[in-house]
Amino acid sequence: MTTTPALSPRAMMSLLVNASKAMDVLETALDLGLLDALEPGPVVLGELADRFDVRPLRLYKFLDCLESLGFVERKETGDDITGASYRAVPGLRAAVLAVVGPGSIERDRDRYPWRRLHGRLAESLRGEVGMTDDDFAWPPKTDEQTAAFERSMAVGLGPVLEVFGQHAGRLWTGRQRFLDVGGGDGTLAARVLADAPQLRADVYNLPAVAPLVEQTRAGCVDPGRLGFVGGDFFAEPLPTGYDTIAFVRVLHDWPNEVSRMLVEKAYAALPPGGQLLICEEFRTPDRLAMQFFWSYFLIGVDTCVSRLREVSYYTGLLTGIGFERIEVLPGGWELVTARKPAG
Ligand SMILES: C[S@@+](CC[C@H](N)C(=O)[O-])C[C@H]1O[C@@H](n2cnc3c(N)ncnc32)[C@H](O)[C@@H]1O
Repeated sequence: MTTTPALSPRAMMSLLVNASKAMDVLETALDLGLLDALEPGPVVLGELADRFDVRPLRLYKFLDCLESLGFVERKETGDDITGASYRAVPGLRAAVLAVVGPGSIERDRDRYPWRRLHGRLAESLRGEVGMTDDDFAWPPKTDEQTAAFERSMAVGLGPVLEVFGQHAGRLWTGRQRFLDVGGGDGTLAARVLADAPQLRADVYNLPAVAPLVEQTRAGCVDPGRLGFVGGDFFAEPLPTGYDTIAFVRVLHDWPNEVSRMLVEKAYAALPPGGQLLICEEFRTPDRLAMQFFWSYFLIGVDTCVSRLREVSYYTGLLTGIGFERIEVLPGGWELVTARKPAG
């Protein structure tokens, strides 16, 4: 299937201003079952109209909406529109379901008070308007904020769980103790334990997060192997005794000098031959699009950087600090692995 060429700015603006209508089309296509029919395609319009008991000419216009979004490809060989054939781009149904169905990241993000900035972005850019600590504090200040934020993070952990699972064999063979720095509510650590029966994992996080990790322990495959170490990575060195340390969606929250400081602390804490793992959404057009909510919302938050970096930034940083055997493992999100020299 050919990929749709990038739209002109004018055409893109027309789609954006009609975004809520586009969502209406997509949700309807999902609910009717049209996406199930279109994705394996090609399927001709007359047959679709019969199958879904809709009027062909109306369906033609409906499918034009999907085509304008780049979501279906159409072949029309003659004047009879009922002979036009359609096929949806691969993954469309799953993508629509991910956004409008249960567990939607977008719906979770919509709970944040982004409306405080809406229509007032110019003032926000000048620093006259922004989130108060009650709206959104970074790092979270109250127990409620902590719980809400960590829950939000766990909702978007899918690509991380996937890439850690995909490479479990090579990550954990011969490893005994894993420290997940800024490891949220422990969802990743718990998942890793399911893949590595010999491993013990600790989440290192601000003390306020302890009760959330405790809840995760309860549902963990082997609660005895999941622990929590309360601490503040600004105030102290990272704890020692772990042969693997991970930063997952932690470094991108901070400016370069802070992320360097954290990676240096990990280097100091690891034993010779120890393994460092970095996973976050390294910058690509797709991931920047997925990050749109945070890019917008965090305009009003000075304490959080939210910086999608290219993977080459991290490979360069790791080399500079002295790590070796730096690899970028493939996945929905890539996983960077590196070793502290054994000698
Ligand atoms: C963006 S979240 C990522 C959570 C988790 N790794 C994930 O990907 O779902 C950043 C994490 O860093 C933790 N954190 C922030 N400041 C910290 C600090 N000073 N010391 C330790 N952890 C901190 C937060 O509590 C949070 O769990």
